[in-house]
Amino acid sequence: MRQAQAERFVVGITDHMIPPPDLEAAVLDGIAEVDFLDCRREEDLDPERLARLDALLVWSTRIGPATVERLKRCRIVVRFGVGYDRVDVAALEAAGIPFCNNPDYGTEEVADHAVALILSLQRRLWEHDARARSYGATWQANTLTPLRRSTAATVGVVGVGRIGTAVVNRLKGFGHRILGYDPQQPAGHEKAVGYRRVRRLADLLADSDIVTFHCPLNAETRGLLDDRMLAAMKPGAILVNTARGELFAGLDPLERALRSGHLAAVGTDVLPVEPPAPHPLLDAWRSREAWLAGRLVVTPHNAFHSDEAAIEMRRNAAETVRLFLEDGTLRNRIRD
Ligand SMILES: NC(=O)c1ccc[n+]([C@@H]2O[C@H](COP(=O)([O-])OP(=O)(O)OC[C@H]3O[C@@H](n4cnc5c(N)ncnc54)[C@H](O)[C@@H]3O)[C@@H](O)[C@H]2O)c1
Ligand SMILES: O=C(O)[C@H](O)COP(=O)(O)O
Repeated sequence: MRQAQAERFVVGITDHMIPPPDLEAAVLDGIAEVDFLDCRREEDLDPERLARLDALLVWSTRIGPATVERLKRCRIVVRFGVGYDRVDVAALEAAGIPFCNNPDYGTEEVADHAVALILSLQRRLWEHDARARSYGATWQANTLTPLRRSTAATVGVVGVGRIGTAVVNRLKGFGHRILGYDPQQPAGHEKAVGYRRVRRLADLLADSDIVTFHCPLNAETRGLLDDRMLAAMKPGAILVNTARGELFAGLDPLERALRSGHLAAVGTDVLPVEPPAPHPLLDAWRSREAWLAGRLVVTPHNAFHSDEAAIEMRRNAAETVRLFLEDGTLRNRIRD
């Protein structure tokens, strides 16, 4: 009986940050077999293999209407990550397939990463490391550029959800004045978490020395950071983005804001195109052009990563599938 049940379901995994998918297979053991599709490009997904899946776990592969149509018997799609901007949730809904994300695996890691970017740019660690490397008689004098005390800085948090809240909790210890903009959080959230609520994003931008982004990428936030928004930021401000690269309206506005000196520095874990396409800003960063020295820090979309978070991510996502296949429980469902 047990064996018969074991062969009942087939769970596909599009691709993976850490193959082989043995952890997922262990979580699903006794209920489903795992079919590792090992495919990052949506157009390369094999229609025949898609057609026999009862459930699909997704990492980086885009899931658009053509794929949804090929999920002939699939009953649930689950994303390993938090952000689901590459999944067409509306198309899944129209096909009657529920979609769930995985919100509780790397919150602390991303918050640490954002705060690490904030502190390193505020203390100009990268710039001073470069200067100190060329030490001579003026070794310390070289690094005595003006720095502002943390307690003097106002930090604006855009999106005060799980990660934004974890960032606020960390920043409180540094004595910053903290502003938050999140139109979807209920009244009183600011009091419970400990930030000052701002009703208009423009007001937060105008009043913050440091702005850190933790909102999802959606129709409202795509391309949010254009020339106009960047101009609305305080002159000499620091911008940090650990959310999504497509919040930037491309890299041109960012380059203009950095070249003009309007923005002091940018720290980002995400880029509009990943892996990055050639761009003059990234060329200047890679070749360490003097005007940009220490003012642009880029990490390769690894803010979420720790060994612990990777295991949680994989286990939680597979458990979401298991729960559903076992008794129809839907956890972390996202609706369009
Ligand atoms: N770099 C990484 O490794 C990494 C890892 C995990 C998540 N992320 C990104 O971080 C985002 C946030 O993650 P989370 O776990 O905090 O999600 P969350 O859903 O808990 O919080 C997002 C918050 O943003 C708010 N929001 C929605 N639209 C907004 C808008 N237009 N302006 C301001 N706020 C808005 C929501 O109300 C919510 O409170 C994810 O959507 C994902 O894109 C990145
Ligand atoms: O949203 C997330 O959980 C992380 O950013 C990792 O997912 P990604 O593949 O969408 O970047």
